[in-house]
Amino acid sequence: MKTIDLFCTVIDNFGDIGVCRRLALQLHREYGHAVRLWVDDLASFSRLAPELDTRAAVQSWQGLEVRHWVEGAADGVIPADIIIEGFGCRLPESFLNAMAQKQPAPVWLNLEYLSAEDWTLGCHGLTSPHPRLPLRQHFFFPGFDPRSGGLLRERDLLTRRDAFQRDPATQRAFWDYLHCPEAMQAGKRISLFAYENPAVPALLTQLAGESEPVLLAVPEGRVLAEVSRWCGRELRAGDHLTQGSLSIAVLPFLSPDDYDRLLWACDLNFVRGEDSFIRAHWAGRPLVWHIYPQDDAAHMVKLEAWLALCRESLPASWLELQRQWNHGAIDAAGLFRAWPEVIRGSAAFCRHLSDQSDLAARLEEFCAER
Ligand SMILES: Cc1cn([C@H]2C[C@H](O)[C@@H](COP(=O)(O)OP(=O)(O)O[C@H]3O[C@@H](C)[C@H](O)[C@@H](O)[C@H]3O)O2)c(=O)[nH]c1=O
Repeated sequence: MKTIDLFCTVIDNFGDIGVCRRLALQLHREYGHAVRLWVDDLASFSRLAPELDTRAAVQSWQGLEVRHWVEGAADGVIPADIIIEGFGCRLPESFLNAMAQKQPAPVWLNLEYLSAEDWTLGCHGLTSPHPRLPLRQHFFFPGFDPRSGGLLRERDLLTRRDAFQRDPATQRAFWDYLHCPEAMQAGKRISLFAYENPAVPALLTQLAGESEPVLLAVPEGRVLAEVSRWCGRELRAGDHLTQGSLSIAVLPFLSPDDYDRLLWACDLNFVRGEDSFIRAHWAGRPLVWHIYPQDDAAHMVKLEAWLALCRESLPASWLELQRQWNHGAIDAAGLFRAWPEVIRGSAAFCRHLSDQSDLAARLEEFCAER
């Protein structure tokens, strides 16, 4: 058992805290480590952990110690054996000084954002000495390749998914719980989680014209404004409406576990950012990725790197659709073209990834070697 300090700043949205929360829980539950999770924005965190007390400076949550990371909060605290800096968030000077005094020195990692770009493989595990203190920071790059830091995947995740996907009664109970009993009658069930996207109207118009009933489940979030505009009324969680073949169900923002179940229950998932993107891979079902937009279109390079990995499993038309979605102009009529190949290829890509060890296992090994 080791002690771990995991630091997270919330930039915007839920990805940073989504990843850090998931990693902290896994390190505690599967490896028995005592994890202290430092978060600067408890309000955002509480969207993924509603039982959290957003005013508490220190609290116990799901076996973790959660600390509100405000200025001075880490002063005088003895650093843990392993320090994980989430996504280059900067540690306070006082804490760095305390790390330098600790014997033996803590293993200090910078957990980077996920990317399938080749250069990340060369940088994974590299070390950078601190300019002033006797400390060395290691760069840990998540990724899709055995040479990378891997992808977050809980040990029992795929077993739970298989049990869910094999059992229609469990799925029916889940849709009932979401107040969407109509989902079980739909020919296709789709979830939509995305940033604002001008391609949304074309998608919805296409789905409304499908020859079989389609259920679109939209958890509350940034894409809802465009869905509302298309529907001609302001939508909120709990709203249901039908246009042509398309039934739209607006869901509340779900708990992370329920969101996993939604991904498992759908035939197609529109996802975004980093964490939901990876969770959709583990669903083993087709996904469309809305990548987090960056300045100078740097995200398009990341998108292409991921598409290059999928090339062997998925048809070119499906990969092209991902580009279109990210450019805000989708040829929606082509959505279900080559659908059987897309289904098969998505399952195969998931199997290929799940043959590899997961991120927490690689992190554990990485720290043990140091
Ligand atoms: C829709 C939904 C999502 N979620 C979770 C899944 C994920 O953990 C989280 C969403 O995170 P992401 O999918 O990563 O998308 P995001 O857009 O919220 O986060 C982004 O934040 C930026 C700052 C990062 O740079 C991006 O890489 C990205 O991570 O919300 C739920 O728990 N319930 C829900 O109903």
